[in-house]
Amino acid sequence: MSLLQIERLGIAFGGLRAVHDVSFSVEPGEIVSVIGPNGAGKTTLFNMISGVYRPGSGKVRLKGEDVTGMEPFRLAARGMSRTFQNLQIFQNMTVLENAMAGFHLQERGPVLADLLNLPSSRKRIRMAEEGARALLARVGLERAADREAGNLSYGSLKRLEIARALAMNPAVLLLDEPAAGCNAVETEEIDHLIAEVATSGVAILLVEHDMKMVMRISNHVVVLDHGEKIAEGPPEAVSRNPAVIAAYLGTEAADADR
Ligand SMILES: Nc1ncnc2c1ncn2[C@@H]1O[C@H](COP(=O)(O)OP(=O)(O)OP(=O)(O)O)[C@@H](O)[C@H]1O
Repeated sequence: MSLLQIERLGIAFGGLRAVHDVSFSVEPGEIVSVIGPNGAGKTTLFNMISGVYRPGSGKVRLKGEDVTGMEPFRLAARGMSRTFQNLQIFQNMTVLENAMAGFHLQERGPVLADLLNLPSSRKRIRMAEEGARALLARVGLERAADREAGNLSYGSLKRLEIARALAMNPAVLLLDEPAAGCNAVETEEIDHLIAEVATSGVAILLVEHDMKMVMRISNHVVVLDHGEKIAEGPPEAVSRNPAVIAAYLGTEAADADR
């Protein structure tokens, strides 16, 4: 049994088969990347796995349990967290408060206790703060804890988002373009962070356009084109695969024609 198992997943929008019959699996500590030309179906696949879209067909299994179409917060409680391509950071809050928000998502807390500032609530807040500070240290942001998140560099914001997703102590972490918009140094920092998280046993599934990053950090690559899986395997093998080369060259040729 795999930790995350994607079985024949598919969805259509109107007549368009955005994703069709895609299967693969992710094991603990493994980094699996989904790549493919623009419009290949990567984001749609991600949204089905993370419960944003309900699949038209197929199954998503997490630790053997059927979680197909389950809402994101229920998935998070079962061990699957995700980040978003467009950062979902509260810009006016501090870095620490943003990280703490990840812990508050974890518990559907007794709101009344919080309103009345009961000792139980103060204890939960203290524990969330301790946990958040530990996570900030893990992602290299401990010294930025009291800064307003809106003032952080883009690379730091990306790491903050990963920290917040880690607050749920996930078994599987889904990263949507973790290096998008980052410069080379920031990308390298994110590389290291992702590798460290995987080493701790978390299964990582990512969608990323930065091919160099994908080739550097992935154990396994899944290639989509026109919604279908056209190849999968270790990075070097995939990069030499004629069908993959043709899919990418096809896109370049289409771009050149425009
Ligand atoms: N909500 C939607 N309604 C209708 N069509 C959609 C919707 N979401 C995606 N599509 C279509 O499904 C196909 C796959 O899109 P998707 O965004 O998943 O591709 P992608 O591989 O993530 O692309 P990119 O690399 O450009 O982000 C595209 O043809 C897209 O236009």
